[in-house]
Amino acid sequence: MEEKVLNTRMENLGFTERILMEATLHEGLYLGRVISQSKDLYRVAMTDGELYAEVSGKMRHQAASVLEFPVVGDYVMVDRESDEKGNGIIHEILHRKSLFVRKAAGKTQKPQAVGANIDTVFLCMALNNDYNLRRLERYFAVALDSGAAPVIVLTKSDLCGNLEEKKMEVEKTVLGYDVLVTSAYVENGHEILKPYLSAGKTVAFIGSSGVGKSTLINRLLGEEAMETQGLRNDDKGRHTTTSRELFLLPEGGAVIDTPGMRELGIDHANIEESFEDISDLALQCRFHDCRHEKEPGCAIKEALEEGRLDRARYENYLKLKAENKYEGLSSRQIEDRKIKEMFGGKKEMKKLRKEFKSKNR
Ligand SMILES: Nc1nc2c(ncn2[C@@H]2O[C@H](COP(=O)(O)OP(=O)(O)OP(=O)(O)O)[C@@H](O)[C@H]2O)c(=O)[nH]1
Ligand SMILES: [Zn+2]
Repeated sequence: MEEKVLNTRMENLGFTERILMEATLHEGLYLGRVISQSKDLYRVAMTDGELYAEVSGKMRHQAASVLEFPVVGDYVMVDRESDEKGNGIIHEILHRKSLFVRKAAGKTQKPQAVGANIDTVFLCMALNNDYNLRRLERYFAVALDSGAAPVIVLTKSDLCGNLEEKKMEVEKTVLGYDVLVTSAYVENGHEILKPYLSAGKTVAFIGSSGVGKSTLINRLLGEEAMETQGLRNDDKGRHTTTSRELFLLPEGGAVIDTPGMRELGIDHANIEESFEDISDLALQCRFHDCRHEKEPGCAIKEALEEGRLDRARYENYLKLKAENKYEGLSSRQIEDRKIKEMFGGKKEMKKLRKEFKSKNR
């Protein structure tokens, strides 16, 4: 009986055979999974409980980028002999199956990893005024680039009159990927997500604020689990996520819900892949360097004219491509870059300033 419980927890944490195998390469260390992070301190779930841990000095010094530090969802190898502060020490991050990266808010604008080893990412969009195919295309591109499989979840179907029409539009936008429709006001509306949730699998929810992600997650967790899994009831009577960001579901599987997952930037999106129809068309243009403007034999122009390619979709594609040129830059830096493109760089500016000064002496 004991052993069964242990196995279920291991499975639930996603300790699959592949992970266990890789873990054996690090003798003397214990396998764990990062379930939350605050600054330099990681909360790690082990087979027999949880502990707090910091990264080893070696990892800290050798990391060439922030992406080489642990992130929620990572499998890590931990030395349980605590350091002087009573924390374990993370020595290794096991090979990541997938990694979500977003551009950070704030001054540095360094990329920031928000979740690792996610199998399925639920791209949530509400069927009321949140509904926006162009935004969905963005999320879809980010998801594809992470290595996780995107599944579109259209929420609040109770607020939508032309459900079939919208569902079909979405299906056309994400050709070949699953599109689910749900509502919190339909009994067991969350059941439709269950096929993607099973022991050893990890899912994440992405989507604008207010589309109903928390509602869905809470339904999946169930009332009982909610109280024991780091969700507290604050004085407003609302369930609020505290430090924990990876939840184990009572029926198996794990859910990652981090603030960072909520508003992913587009910078690492695989635009060509999510607009495969457009890339395919471009291959049929007469000139291989066709700019799809006035060139004869342009397959894209033709498709637009014949209505085979949706103009709004094409325009969004162009917009995303243009944004990608400024990948990872803050809006301030983008402005600077644009100015530089128009007026030249620092040297030119200096020269201009000098000329201006000498003229106005
Ligand atoms: N009509 C309707 N309202 C819903 C549905 N699901 C959630 N809501 C409501 O929408 C509001 C926002 O839901 P949340 O689950 O907090 O949304 P969220 O996506 O988690 O939002 P953030 O936490 O801000 O990212 C709440 O008032 C919910 O009661 C639904 O299927 N239909
Ligand atoms: Zn062309």
